[in-house]
Formats: sequence, C-alpha cells, structure tokens
Amino acid sequence: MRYLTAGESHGPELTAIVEGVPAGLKISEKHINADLKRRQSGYGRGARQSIEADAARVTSGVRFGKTLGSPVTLVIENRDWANWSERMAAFESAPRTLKREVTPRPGHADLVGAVKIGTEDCRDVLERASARSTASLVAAASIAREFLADVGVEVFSYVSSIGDARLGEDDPLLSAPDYKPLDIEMSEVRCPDAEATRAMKRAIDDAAAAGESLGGTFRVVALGLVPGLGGYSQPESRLTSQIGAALFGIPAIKGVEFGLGFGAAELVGSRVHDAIELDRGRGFTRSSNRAGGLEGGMTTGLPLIVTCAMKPIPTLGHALGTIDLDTLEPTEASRERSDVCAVPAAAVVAEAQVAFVLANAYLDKFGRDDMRDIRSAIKSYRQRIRTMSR
Ligand SMILES: Cc1cc2nc3c(=O)[nH]c(=O)nc-3n(C[C@H](O)[C@H](O)[C@H](O)COP(=O)(O)O)c2cc1C
Ligand SMILES: C=C(O[C@@H]1CC(C(=O)O)=C[C@@H](OP(=O)(O)O)[C@H]1O)C(=O)O
Repeated sequence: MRYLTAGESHGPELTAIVEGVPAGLKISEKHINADLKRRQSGYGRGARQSIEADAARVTSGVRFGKTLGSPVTLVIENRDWANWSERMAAFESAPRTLKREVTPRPGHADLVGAVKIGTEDCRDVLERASARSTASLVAAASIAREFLADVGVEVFSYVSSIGDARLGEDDPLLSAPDYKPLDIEMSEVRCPDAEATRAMKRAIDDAAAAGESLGGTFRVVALGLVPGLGGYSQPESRLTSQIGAALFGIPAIKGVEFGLGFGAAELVGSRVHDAIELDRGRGFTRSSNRAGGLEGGMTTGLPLIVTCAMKPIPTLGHALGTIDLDTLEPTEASRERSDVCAVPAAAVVAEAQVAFVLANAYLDKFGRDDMRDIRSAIKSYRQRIRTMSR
C-alpha cells in the first residue's frame, strides 16, 4: 500500500491517492473525518484552522462502504482558496498587486527551496513545503487505520512535553501506557494529565505573548501487534528504519526514539534489555518493554512505543534576521499568520505515518489482495506461534 499526495497549501484542494489497498475493507467517512478534525485541533494553532473544516471526499476505490482493491482517491477542499484564487491562479497572469515573498524565514524551507529551484518568490516553495500537506497524509492513512482496526491493532498518541512543560509519567516502558483515550482527546494539547495540560497551555500563551514559538515531544503507541512484523535481513526491511523514515517525513520532526531511545546509551545492558519469559497461555512475553516493541527490526508483540521531538515553529512574531532576496540587505524574516505550537497536531500526523508502515508490514506478511484471505492468514500464524510455546 502506498500513497501519493498533491496540493498547495492555498490551492483549491489537497489530493491523496492510496494504491494497493486490499479489497473488502470497510471504510467509514465518519472515521476519516474524525482523524482530520483531530489533526486540525490543538491549543496554539493559528487562525487558518478557523477557516478550514477538513473533510475528505472519496472519489474512487470504495463501493457501498467497502474497498474494491483499486486506488482510493481522497480530496480535501481548501476553504482558504477563496481568498487566494488570484495569487495562486494556475494559468492567469500574476496580479499587479502581487507581493512576492522575498524575506525567507530561518527554519522553514523558504531560502534553501528558492535557491534550489531558482525562484524569486519563496511562495513557490512554501506552498508545498507547508505542513498543510499533512491533512492529505492523515486522510490517506485513515485507510491504513481502518485496516489495522480490522486486524485488532490500535494506534494512538499523546503529547509528553511542550517547551519545558512536561507530563510526569510512571515508566511507560514497564508496561503499556494505559491512558484513557478520552483524557487524551479532551485535553486541548492531547496530554492525558490535567495539570500538565494547564502547564503546557501556559507555556504556549507565554511564547505567543513574547512573539515566540514552541516545539515539544509526543509518543505514538500501537497495541495488538503480532510478533515478527518487519524484518532483519536488509536495512530497509527493518521496521525501525521504515518507522523512522516515515516519522522524519513529517515537517519539523527532529528526533525519533524507540523505547528507551537515547536513554539506553548510558545504561548497562541488564537495565536495557527485556528478559524473556513464558506464559503457558499467552506464549513468549517480557517483564518489561524498554525496547519499545521492536527487536532486530521486528515487532516483539509488545506495544510499539515511539517518541518524537518537534522543533519550534519557524514563523515568529518576533522575527529573526534574514536577507532580502531583492535588495540583498539584512532585514527581518516574514511574519505570516502562523501556529505558535503544533505539537498536538503533529502527534496525530505521526499516528497516521506509523499506521501506514504497520499496515504495510501486515500486508507484506499476510498477503495483499483480499481481507478474508488476510484475516485467515493472520489466524493461522497466531495458531502456529502458539504451538511454539507449548
Ligand atoms: C502540523 C504542523 C503545523 C505546522 N504549522 C506551521 C506554521 O503555522 N508555521 C510555520 O512556520 N511552520 C509550521 N510548521 C512547521 C514547518 O512546516 C516546518 O518547520 C518546515 O516545513 C521546515 O521543517 P524541516 O526543517 O523539519 O523540514 C508546522 C508543522 C506541522 C507538522
Ligand atoms: C494549514 C495548516 O498548517 C499550516 C502549516 C504552515 C507551515 O508553514 O507548515 C503554515 C500555516 O499556514 P497558513 O499561513 O495558511 O496559516 C499553517 O496554518 C494545516 O495544518 O492545516
């Protein structure tokens, strides 16, 4: 299963085409749009989100609520297009009043992209470099999420810090983080603890008042995975590399840690690795999950726990220095309408990216054409591994 997305941030619409979806998978418009709504929310988002009301129109690949096995196309309208149709026209000439973007923002793709494609208007770059594209990515991955739900896998995320405001947690690597989904979704920063939520909101308010922006960290968790997904024989078959690449595909993600992550580097081996135990009913298990659900590039069958670090938003009220590309004189970077913090939204995007990789890992192992065949292959695999531990 793979996707291709297209669309400029202020163009008419975003498009995602998902190819390689098995036939017979139930798809719900309600679920797709719920994910799109979750991605739009979060304290610290800018005014654009009050213009948009993201909803996907499915224009191919689904009939009577089930996939056909043909490519699925999802289209999301950009409501803001109405305000940009002249500045973003496909064929008309540029309006006389057009204000080119010539003061590139440090930390965004503006300068390097303009140098790369040789444009005199950074908008040619930033329209696609914008994380607006992550809406189409979430829509595409909603197909993967439906697949995972069908095979008993749940993917969720929560925010663990914003700036220096942190969620105090019991060690989530001893078992699975068992937060209530409602506590995460009801928090304006997608953090399951009310006090930490308040501290994170305060940090965002302070940053906004100072013309600043904030990043943070979040965890993505997947429950219900069978052991043995992924592979150990080639670099690209390792689930670790696939998930890492998918998460680094999200704008502004600067770090990805599996389980203990960087923390493992300073501990002795016995405090890092998860002793193997046998439960006669459940099969092989572990006393802890410091590996975060992956060993040797494959799922262990324990919860997958990945932590991501997001850098602060590059567009600042209190703008940094830059060079005017017309005059070549020092000046201040563009101050556009912007998010102050988008960590909660990025966590939803990361869920989507992880879901896509995991769905593909299932398809690699259990077949790709038809849901009935896939379900029975998973059932017989589960039976086989149960006999290994008897
Ligand atoms: C969900 C989300 C929303 C974002 N919103 C903004 C924004 O409003 N303004 C901004 O300057 N950057 C925003 N960013 C970050 C930029 O897209 C990102 O910093 C830029 O693409 C360069 O990132 P890179 O250096 O990691 O490639 C957002 C990122 C994400 C994931
Ligand atoms: C539009 C979204 O995020 C945008 C991501 C973004 C960027 O530079 O990455 C810049 C802002 O764009 P605008 O100037 O139109 O407000 C954000 O709003 C979205 O997430 O739906």
